[in-house]
Amino acid sequence: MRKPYIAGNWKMNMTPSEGAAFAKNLAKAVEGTNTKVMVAPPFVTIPAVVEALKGSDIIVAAQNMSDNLKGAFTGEVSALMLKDLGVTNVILGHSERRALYGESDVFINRKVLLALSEGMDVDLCIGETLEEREAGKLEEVLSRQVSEGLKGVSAEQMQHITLAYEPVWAIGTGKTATPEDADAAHAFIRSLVEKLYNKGVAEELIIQYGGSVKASNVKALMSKEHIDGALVGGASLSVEQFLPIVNFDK
Ligand SMILES: O=C(CO)COP(=O)(O)O
Repeated sequence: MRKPYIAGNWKMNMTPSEGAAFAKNLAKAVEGTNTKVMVAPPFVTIPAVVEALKGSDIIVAAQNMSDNLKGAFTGEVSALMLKDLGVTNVILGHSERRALYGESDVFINRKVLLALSEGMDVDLCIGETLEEREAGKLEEVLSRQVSEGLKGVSAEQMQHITLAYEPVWAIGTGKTATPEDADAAHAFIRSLVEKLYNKGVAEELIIQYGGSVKASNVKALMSKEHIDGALVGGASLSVEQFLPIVNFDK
């Protein structure tokens, strides 16, 4: 049985004081939920959010991390620093990192392996651009991103991996994949994982959908067999919008 997993990726929004106030309200609002909830603040906002969420089950993730643990890497933040703050999870391979900062599958894979070896859980993002979808390359792109992103990850380590399918054309555009299209992509991703690992690993894997998820479409998405959660951007920035997504089953 896969436990629903709703995550909020704040991207470059929320100062430390805004994040702390928001987190306190969110913690109160989601108390008692059966859904796993995660928030991913910007690096500098993490300490205030960790503090505000003491005593809550909400997980705090980073939106990215370095592919090195320490040293001369100006501007980077390492897993050691994140763990010291109480961060247990990290989002890797977000399409904005891929498209705007040139992160490749090989580079992302290095970070995935490092995070796992540091005992962190990873939310690995994959998804095709509109051009790739229109050129009939959906399966080719997903196959590459999954097999390269997970290269060297053992079946046992797969318990610490969540995949987030985020079609690039649906992110921040208001265009959501239809529940049927998203479910078909998720089913394909699960079949890839079964081929790379085994049926047990594939059946237990949580696959989130991301791309313009909101209160009005979350129920239909979550009703699909292979959609186990959501990675939410814009609608995770206010409790009024995020709470009904977390409470999709109420
Ligand atoms: O990129 C996303 C989450 O990581 C999705 O963003 P939006 O929900 O704003 O489309």
